[in-house]
Amino acid sequence: MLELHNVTKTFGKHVTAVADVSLRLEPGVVGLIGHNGAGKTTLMQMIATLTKPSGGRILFDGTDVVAQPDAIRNRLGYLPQDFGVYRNVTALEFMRYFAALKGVRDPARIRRLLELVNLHDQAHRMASTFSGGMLRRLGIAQALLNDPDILVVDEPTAGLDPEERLRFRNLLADLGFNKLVIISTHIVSDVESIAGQLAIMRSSRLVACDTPDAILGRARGQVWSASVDADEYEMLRSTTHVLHALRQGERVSLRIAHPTPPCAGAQPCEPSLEEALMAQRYAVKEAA
Ligand SMILES: Nc1ncnc2c1ncn2[C@@H]1O[C@H](COP(=O)(O)OP(=O)(O)OP(=O)(O)O)[C@@H](O)[C@H]1O
Repeated sequence: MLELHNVTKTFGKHVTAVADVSLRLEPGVVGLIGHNGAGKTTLMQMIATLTKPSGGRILFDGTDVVAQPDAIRNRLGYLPQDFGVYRNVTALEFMRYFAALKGVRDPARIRRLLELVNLHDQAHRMASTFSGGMLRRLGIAQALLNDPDILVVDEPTAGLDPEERLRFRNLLADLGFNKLVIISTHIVSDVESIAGQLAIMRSSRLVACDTPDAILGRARGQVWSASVDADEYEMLRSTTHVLHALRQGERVSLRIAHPTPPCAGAQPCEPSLEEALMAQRYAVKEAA
């Protein structure tokens, strides 16, 4: 459905924001994970045709979207990181405004979308009184007006409280049943329970694209738990990659990424997705 072939984006002579990224994505939820500055926003902006690649090709259902941006624009919804709502309007007025801009004439669609994002009871409330989570949900409703096949959402849960985060995550998971939903985040837990595929970016490059299970599978046998005293902890800190340390009286309970048992008594343990990604990162660094 969406194919990226060797996509690169440079800014000036010295900044390569995205380097040689190739990806093939089908409907479902895709988590685009990477630290700040890894290149996620730039990649999403190229998919949304807001900026052109410096090299490579992006194909949507076989059509080159750089040459023919309308091929994807009509079928794409985009919620940028810094999405702002005109706050002196009600939710309904806001939706009507964007419906008019997008040529959507069916008032029932606006009502259905406000229901979908659970804002129908707030339709006549001023957007200026909305919480961060409500604004993000209004943003999604707006992005869905044209019934897109691809929904691109940049850092959707930034600034949301845990309950809003969960509600927003569930909404995106539901949308992923019949659309391609690409969610960028630097918080693994935002996508680990809903993404069928994870694309991992590091320093402008795509370093992995796989199912969460495959990523976890590769990290098995690389993550260890151990309980050590303070001296041993100091030693392990300098010789291994400590993922987590919890002081418990005189002892320190550790989780460590290491290819072999890092100390006497270390037990292999089931990695979390975040630990699996960290273990992979350290393994790559050490191989380099
Ligand atoms: N218009 C621009 N001009 C110059 N450099 C840019 C521009 N846009 C992005 N960059 C640089 O490209 C790199 C990737 O930025 P990008 O915003 O795509 O990363 P990101 O993974 O989305 O990070 P964040 O989560 O912080 O937004 C960064 O080094 C950034 O400073």
